[in-house]
Amino acid sequence: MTLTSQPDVPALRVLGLTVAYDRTLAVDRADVELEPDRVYGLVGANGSGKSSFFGAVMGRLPQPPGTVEIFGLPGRSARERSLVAFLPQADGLAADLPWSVAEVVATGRYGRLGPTRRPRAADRQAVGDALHRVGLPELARRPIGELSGGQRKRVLIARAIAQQARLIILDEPFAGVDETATAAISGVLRDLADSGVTILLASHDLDGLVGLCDEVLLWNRRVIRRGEPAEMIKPEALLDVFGLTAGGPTAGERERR
Ligand SMILES: Nc1ncnc2c1ncn2[C@@H]1O[C@H](COP(=O)(O)OP(=O)(O)OP(=O)(O)O)[C@@H](O)[C@H]1O
Repeated sequence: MTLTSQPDVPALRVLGLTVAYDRTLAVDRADVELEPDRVYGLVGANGSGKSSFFGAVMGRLPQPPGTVEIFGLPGRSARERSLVAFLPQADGLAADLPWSVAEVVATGRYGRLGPTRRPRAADRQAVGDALHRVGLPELARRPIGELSGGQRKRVLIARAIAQQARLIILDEPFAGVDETATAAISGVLRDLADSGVTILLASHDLDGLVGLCDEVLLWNRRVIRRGEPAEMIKPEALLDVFGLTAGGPTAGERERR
C-alpha cells in the first residue's frame, strides 16, 4: 500500500511550542516543520526535552502554548483520525499480558472500529499485512510476553501500520536492542517512508541515524540546527547539543572565555 501526501502540506508543523514544568523549561518556543514521506532523526542530550516535545505533539500534556498541526489538521483532529502514532521508549506491555501478537497489533484498529470494536475481515487483513511488513507474520499467535525487546518494537510498529498512521513518532526505538534487531527496525522504517509514511525518531544511536535518516534535527529544548545526517553527526555540530565531548568545553563556554 502506498499512501500519497500533498507535498506542500507538512506532515508536522509546530510553532512556538513551549512545555514548562514547575522548575523546568523543557521545550522553549520550538518551531519544527517536517515534509511528508521522509525519515527524520532527533538528536539531543538527556533531559533536553525530546520526550516533552513528543508528549506535547501527542496531546499528552495539558494544552501547552503553541501550535501543532499534523497534515494540515489541528493536532487533536489528526490524533482523533488516527493519523499519528507514538511509540514511547518503554513499550508499556506487561510481561504477563495474556494477548497474542496479533491482538496487540489489532489494537491499532480500535480508533477505526467504532464503539463495538468488532473487527471485520478488512481489519484482520490489515493486521496480517502489518505483521508481514515488519517481517513477523509467523509470530501472530505467540503471546506478546514471549517476544524479545526488538521483536516487540516491530510489533508496535506493526500496530502503527495497522492503524494507518501517516506520521509515526518513535522515542529511542533502538534502546536496549541488539545490532540485528536495530537493522531490522531501520529497514522497516525506511520502507515505511518510501511508501508514504513520515517517520520522526529520537535516538542516541548516531551512526545508525546516518544510514537511516533523510535529515537530522539537533535538539536542545528546540531545534538548534538541522541538515544532512552526515553533517549533523560531525563532532563540531554535536558539541552544541551534547556540550562537553572528549573533555573539551561546550560551545557556550568557549564563547564566554
Ligand atoms: N513530569 C515532569 N515534571 C517535572 N519535570 C519534568 C517532567 N518531565 C520531564 N521533566 C524535566 O524536563 C526536562 C526535559 O525532560 P524530557 O524527558 O522531556 O527530556 P528528554 O530529552 O526526553 O530526556 P531523555 O533523553 O533522558 O529521555 C528534564 O529536565 C526533566 O527532568
